[in-house]
Amino acid sequence: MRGTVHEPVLASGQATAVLGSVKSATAALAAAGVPINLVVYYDDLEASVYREVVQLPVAAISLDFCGVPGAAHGCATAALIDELGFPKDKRLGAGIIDGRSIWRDDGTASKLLTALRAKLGADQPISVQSSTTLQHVPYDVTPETGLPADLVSRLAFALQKLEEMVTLASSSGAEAAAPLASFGAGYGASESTTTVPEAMYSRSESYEARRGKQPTFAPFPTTTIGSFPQTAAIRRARLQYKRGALSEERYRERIGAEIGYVIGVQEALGVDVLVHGEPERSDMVEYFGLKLDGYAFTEQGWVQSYGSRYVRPPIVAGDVSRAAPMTVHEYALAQALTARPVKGMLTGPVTMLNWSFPRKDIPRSAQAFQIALALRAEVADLEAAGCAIVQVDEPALREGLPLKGARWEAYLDWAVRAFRLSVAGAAPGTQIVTHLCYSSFEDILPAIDAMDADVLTIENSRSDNEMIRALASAGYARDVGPGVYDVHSPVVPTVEFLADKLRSFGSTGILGGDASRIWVNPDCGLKTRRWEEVLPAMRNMVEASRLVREEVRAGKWGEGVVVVKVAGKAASAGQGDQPQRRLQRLLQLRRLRLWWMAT
Ligand SMILES: CN1c2c(nc(N)[nH]c2=O)NC[C@@H]1CNc1ccc(C(=O)N[C@@H](CCC(=O)N[C@@H](CCC(=O)N[C@@H](CCC(=O)O)C(=O)O)C(=O)O)C(=O)O)cc1
Ligand SMILES: N[C@@H](CCS)C(=O)O
Repeated sequence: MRGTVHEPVLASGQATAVLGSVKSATAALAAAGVPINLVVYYDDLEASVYREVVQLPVAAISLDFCGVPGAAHGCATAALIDELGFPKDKRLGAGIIDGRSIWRDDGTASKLLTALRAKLGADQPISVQSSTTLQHVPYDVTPETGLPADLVSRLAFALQKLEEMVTLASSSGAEAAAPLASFGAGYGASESTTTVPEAMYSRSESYEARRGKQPTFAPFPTTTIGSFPQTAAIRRARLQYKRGALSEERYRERIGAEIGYVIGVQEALGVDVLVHGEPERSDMVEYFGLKLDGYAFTEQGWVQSYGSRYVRPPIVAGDVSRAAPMTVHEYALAQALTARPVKGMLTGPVTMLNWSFPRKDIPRSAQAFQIALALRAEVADLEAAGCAIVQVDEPALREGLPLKGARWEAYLDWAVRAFRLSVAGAAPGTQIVTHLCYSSFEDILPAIDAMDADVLTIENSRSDNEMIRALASAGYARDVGPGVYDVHSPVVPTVEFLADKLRSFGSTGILGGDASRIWVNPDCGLKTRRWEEVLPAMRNMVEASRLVREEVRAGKWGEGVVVVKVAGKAASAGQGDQPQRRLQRLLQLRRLRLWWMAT
């Protein structure tokens, strides 16, 4: 029997805290006679950790030689081996084929292999392998007939990477290490737009000065994070459109009808700041990639995301720029249907990059700045179309942090600058909202503040207000929108539950209890739910906001205690049956819409 033990934690800043456990675990396995391949990836090892790791009682050690695609770090493994050597009694798993990039090896792998063989000697057992698991890249590039041939020739998905490994492993010595294909010429050859004047990273007025010029609302204003259910009918219409079975005109009509429905729903529920619902977006990243020059798309390049979901990350294949407005049509359509403000809805530059396949030939920061400049133009066009509130989502900002804490500062520096570059051109009166989720953020609060957004909406419902408390203790002084219910669950939250949630914000001390600056919204991801769940949940959310708003007006909120217990229905006198009637009307409206979509 033999075993493989994956310990990417050894490449993180926490290695010393776990080394003791890794030592005892590998010793126990060795005592049981199990030869172990210890696999470490996602970054290189610190020298002190490397010295310990090579002494572990394992048969093989597999290391990442590639680092993070497009990042200047993570590739020090070859230098470590060069300096400190590698034990003769162990096999080296040489992760020289980049498991996270979709690009064909440009000759680097064969050079590394040649250098390793020269350094360690012909009798050193070496396995040629990918630097990480191959789950990060799509399966096969062969079906991608829609991509330009010169791009395809530079791509390597999982199957092609296996071929590269076999080719490299079967080559003997330096003479057989022929480069495979170059990334340099054509795609991604140009220098990027990194020389942006410093003034473009800052709004023209400070947060304090511009706040008074922005829209204001009653206590606990209600909104959502952007998407509404992506129904089977919407996806079917998009598929028909893609296959040519539905004309562009008809497809646009259907998307328009969906936007109309979404606006009608929010109006009927009494939401304060509306969204158009994002029905035209298959995905928040893919959609913008499709609209931007410099991006390319696969037909079949699906990768797993967060365990049970699938996404098709677009490919940054050249310099990114905006060919035409990307969201203004849908925004204007929605805004024309209502007197209430509709939020412009954009995916931020850092998330665009972190959820795309980036180039390897220029730094990630440069790619993010290019995307930011494209988004900046979009913000200006939204403003010109009358949009007063623009949300720029950055759910992947935290996720992109390097494993090692020592690398955080450099990453956050360009990430925050990219975000600021995308929004800083907005007029002082335009309210910039950002949305962060899928993580805890306590450890990057200064960076969040430095983003200089006017409103921060943040995933909160599953964390028992931890994030709100952290923001309050840090003296965070901008408007916040903590998610009030978990959209990942089909459970419809009751008015009572939601009202208690709002009341509980009082005890956190956030914004000194100024409820007009605390937004009421669900966590993100309504696109993954069904209307049957969303309608009653939203109705209850708006009702809870009204209820606690009244308590605030009566001076009962902010005392840090649960003020009123609501039994069953909403407690506002004389209005108890209204929400029920509204819901019935909405369900009727929905039946009508389904009939329309089906015809
Ligand atoms: C927020 N998250 C996201 C991440 N990355 C992104 N790029 N985008 C994100 O939103 N990373 C972290 C999280 C992960 N969370 C999610 C949540 C939900 C989804 C999701 O809904 N995925 C869908 C697929 C979405 C999609 O693009 N669908 C297409 C159509 C799909 C398709 O190709 N269909 C076939 C035929 C289908 C048929 O009916 O016959 C075809 O075209 O041939 C669309 O809407 O047009 C999923 O199903 O998992 C993802 C990440
Ligand atoms: N606007 C997006 C944000 C996802 S993090 C949505 O609501 O789905």
